[in-house]
Order: sequence, then C-alpha cells, then structure tokens
Amino acid sequence: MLLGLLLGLVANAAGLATPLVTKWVLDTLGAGEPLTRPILVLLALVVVGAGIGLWQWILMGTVAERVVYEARVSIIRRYFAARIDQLTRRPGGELVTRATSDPALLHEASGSVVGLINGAVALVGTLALMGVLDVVLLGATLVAVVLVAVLMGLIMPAIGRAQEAAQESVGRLGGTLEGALRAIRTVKASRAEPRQTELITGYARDTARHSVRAARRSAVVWTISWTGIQVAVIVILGFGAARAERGLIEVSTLIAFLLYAFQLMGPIGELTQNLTAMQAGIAAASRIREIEAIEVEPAGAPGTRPVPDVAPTPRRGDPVLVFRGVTARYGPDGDPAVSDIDLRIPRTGHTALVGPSGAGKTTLFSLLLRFLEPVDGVLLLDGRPYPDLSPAEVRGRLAYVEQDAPVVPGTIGDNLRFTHPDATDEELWEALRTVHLADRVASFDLGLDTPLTATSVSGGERQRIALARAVLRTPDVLLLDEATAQVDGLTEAAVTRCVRDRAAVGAVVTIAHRLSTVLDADQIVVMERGRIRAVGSHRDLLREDALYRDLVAALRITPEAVADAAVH
Ligand SMILES: Nc1ncnc2c1ncn2[C@@H]1O[C@H](COP(=O)(O)OP(=O)(O)OP(=O)(O)O)[C@@H](O)[C@H]1O
Repeated sequence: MLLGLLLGLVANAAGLATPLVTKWVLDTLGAGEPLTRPILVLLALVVVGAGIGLWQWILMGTVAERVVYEARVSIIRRYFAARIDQLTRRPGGELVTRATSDPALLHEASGSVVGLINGAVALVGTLALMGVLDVVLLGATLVAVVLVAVLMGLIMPAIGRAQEAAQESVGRLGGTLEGALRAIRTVKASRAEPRQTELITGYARDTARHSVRAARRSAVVWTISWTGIQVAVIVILGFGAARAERGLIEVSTLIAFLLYAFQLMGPIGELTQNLTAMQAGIAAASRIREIEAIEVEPAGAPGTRPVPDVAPTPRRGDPVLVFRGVTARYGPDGDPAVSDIDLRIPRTGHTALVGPSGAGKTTLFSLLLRFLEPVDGVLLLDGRPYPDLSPAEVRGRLAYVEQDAPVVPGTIGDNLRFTHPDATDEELWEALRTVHLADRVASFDLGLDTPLTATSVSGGERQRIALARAVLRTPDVLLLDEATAQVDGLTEAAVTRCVRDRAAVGAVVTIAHRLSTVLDADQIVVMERGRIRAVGSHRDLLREDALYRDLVAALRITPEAVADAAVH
C-alpha cells in the first residue's frame, strides 16, 4: 500500500508538471526558440506518468485481491472454529453471503485510503500551482471546489447507509433462499412456492431498492461535481480572457491555468470514487466484524493447560465416560436442558438413552461431543476432566452418527474417508461390508468414486454410509442417534449388527428409537424432563418404571417381543 501511495504521488507529480511544461512550450514558441527540449520533456512526463500509473494500478489491484482473499479466509476459519450454537442461530445462507459477497466489497475499498491521499495531494497540488499562476483566478476556482466538497459531505453518508441496507437485504435473501431450497419438498408439498417466491423476491426487491437509491445518490454527486468544475472552467475562461486582454496575465498562463482547471476533475473524481468505495467497504467491514465476534470453541486446551503426555492408563473396569453432576442450558437465561446428570458409560457394552421428546437425550450427546459446555458439573473421559482436553482430543475418541445422516459433497469414498482421510480402499470396502452396502457400491461403474448428492441415495443408504464412516476405524465410543423414521429391514439389520459388534469391543451409546435397539442394550437410561429417571436393564425397568413401560408400549412392542425379552 505504501509503495502504491508513493507511485501514486510520482504519477501525480508528473500530471501536475504537465500544464507548466505546456506553458513552457507556448512561451518558447512566443520567444521564437527551438521547441525540441520542452516537447521532449512533455513527452517524457506523459510516458513516465503512464508507466508509473500502470504499475500502481496493477499493484493496488493485487493488494485489493489479497485483502478480499484474507477476509474470506479469516471468515471461513472463524466459521469452522466457532461454537455450534453460534452458527446454528443464524441462517446458513446468510453466513455464506458474509463469506462470499461482503469481502468482494472490500475490493474497491482496500485501495481507497491510498486513493484518498493521492486525490487530496493532487487536489492541493493543483490548487497551489494554480495559485502560483494567478491568485485571482484561483479564487473563482476555489468557490466551485468548496461547493462540490460541501455537497459530497452531505450526500456521501447517505450513500453508505443505502449500501449497507442493500447488503443486509442480500444476507436475508441468501438465508431464506437457502432454507427454502433445503426444504424444497416441504415447500412444494405445502404448495408454498408462490408465498416463498414472494417472500424471497421481496428481499431481492429491497436489495434493488436500496442499491438504486445508492446509485441515484452517487449519480447526483458525480454529475454536480463534474458540472460544477465545467462551469468553473467556463467562468475562468471568460474572466481569464478579460484579464489577459488587459495584459494582467499572459495567454500561456491562462492556458496552463485552464489545463489545471480541467485536471481538477481527476482528483475530485478520485476523491468521490474512493469515498464511495470506502463507504461500501466500511459497511461490508462492519458486517465482517460481526463474524469476528462469533465465539470460538475453547482453543485446544493443551496450549492453555499442561496435559500429561502419557494419559493415565485406564483400568479395565473403569467407565470410559462419566457425567458428574452435569447441568447444561442452551441460552444464558433459558431453563436447564439437562440437570444433575450422573451417568457412567462402561468401556464396553451398549447404553441406550430413551425418553419422551425433549427429555434431553440429544443434549447429552451434544455435551459428550463438546458442542455444548456444562454450566455445572464435569464430564470425564478416561478419568480426565473434559476441560483438560481439547475438543479435538475428545472427538478423536468418539464416532458420531447423526440422526439425519447428512452426506457431504463428493464421492462415496470422500464420504467414507471424511473422518479418516488416510483410510485405504480395503478399509472402506470392509466398512461397507459391515453395513451391507459393499455389493451395491460395487455394482456402480465408478465404485467408490461414484459422486454422491443428498438426493441420489435413499434415506436408508445414507444412514448406512454414515454408519460405515463411523465404524471405519474402531472408535472407543460410538454415538448413534437412531433415525426416527422407519428404515428398511436391511438398514435396521445393519445397524443392529454394527451396534452388537462394536459393543463387544467398545462402548456404544444410542439414542434409541427402535425397540430392537432398546432390547439389545446392556444398560438403558430413561430420561424425563432433563433428568435421569432410571437406569437398568430392560427387564428391571419393565418391572420398576412406569414411564419406561409406557415408552416401550409406544414403540409398539408385540407380546412376542415382550416374551422374547423376558427370556433374554
Ligand atoms: N438448540 C437449542 N436451543 C434451545 N433449547 C434447546 C435446543 N435444543 C434443545 N433444546 C431444549 O432442550 C431440551 C432437551 O432437548 P433435547 O433435544 O436434548 O431432547 P431429546 O430428548 O433429544 O428430544 P427428541 O427426542 O425430540 O430429539 C428441550 O426442552 C429443548 O427444547
């Protein structure tokens, strides 16, 4: 930027010298001397000025792109470092707009400081040289310049406000559009297309309205500035001609003065343009700064707290995960989502969480995965408190299958390798066999390289891909949020088999929505209104817990299944 400023100043100096050298040419002509030298100097000034101007242009363009790039990088980094609740409370599309279109507005603005300084120097320089040529004519010019400056000062802030409002509407447009496209089936099934179209085009209309207002105000500023200077030039011409006629100034001085007057448009245009760009940039920057206020997850605790290199070797009987008096809430003023949770997850075996909707099952998963931090109590992994571990250390020991089992953009292979990018093809096939998908994937022409989009796989297949991803390398703890929707028999069998296999060698925690899963569990945790109501085996709970009996009944238990379980 400093170099850009310097180059701009040199190019300005060349520009400022040109009228004076033109006067020299005219004076030499008047004196009847050879014109070669002044003409050569004039040419040199033009060529050097153009060369340096080009260099500055390219340099500032590069700086601008780097500013945009770095703004984007910092936003993207911030998103992925952010706490989940900080992201989920904003519409995804709006977050996308802030990473894509807001930084683009910094493009023009980044060089605006340099442009403003250059413009100001050129303006002052031009006025000073005009003063050297003729103070009286300068007076007339100054009146025009002051009028233009006052006008700009009045209209510029309004342009900035309109631009900021336009960007905000773009953000709302992005957020709503993204949400509506994601729920496109519901939109169509609800025949809500016209309403959604109306709502979202409304945001587009707002954007256009604000942008048109900004454009209109810019046009007014520009036109009045340019016309003001042109009127000033005409006044100077008339007034100067009269002074030249009376012999108060030379004709060559008048011509040089007029050249400066024409040149005034350069710095004034530069100042106007850069002030506009700066306004847009400040608006974008304030939106980008809001992103910087997003809270990030506790930065790798290892940096902040000493963690022993060698983890204490857990004893076989110790639980792998422990909740000790954990209370958590989503907002600072909300009711606790879970309270006083005391729970031990054994190193091997299957723990099933059951409970009515809103009981706090998902919240327990969020706490285990550190998507949410407790307000009271502590979680332990292998006897080490969570605050001593970084989120990455904790998550490295867990595998998580979300209820909706989202697929990530890319191929089947990319999806399977998402957690372990270094997994070999053989490992992928093994995982696919575990979830009964190997034959299906092998039947595709491209095999593991088959591109996968959310719509090209069935719900059951998506579940199984997510499961295969989770069991690719045996995790210490598998967290499985079972699909609530009915899944096909093959998927159910795959899930059951996976859970059994994993439970034999490690810990599995499920949010169970299926009777078969509940019956399979070694330990069942019954939750109600954020608290653990009972823990036990199926048989004990059936006998002792009324809510559990209701829940089991709601899972449409058949008499045969009850008998099975009793035998079990
Ligand atoms: N993101 C959130 N913001 C605020 N409150 C939340 C949020 N997620 C859950 N809650 C609240 O926390 C409580 C526990 O919800 P949680 O999702 O853990 O229940 P759940 O047992 O998993 O229910 P379900 O079976 O319906 O998924 C509920 O009262 C719920 O309203």
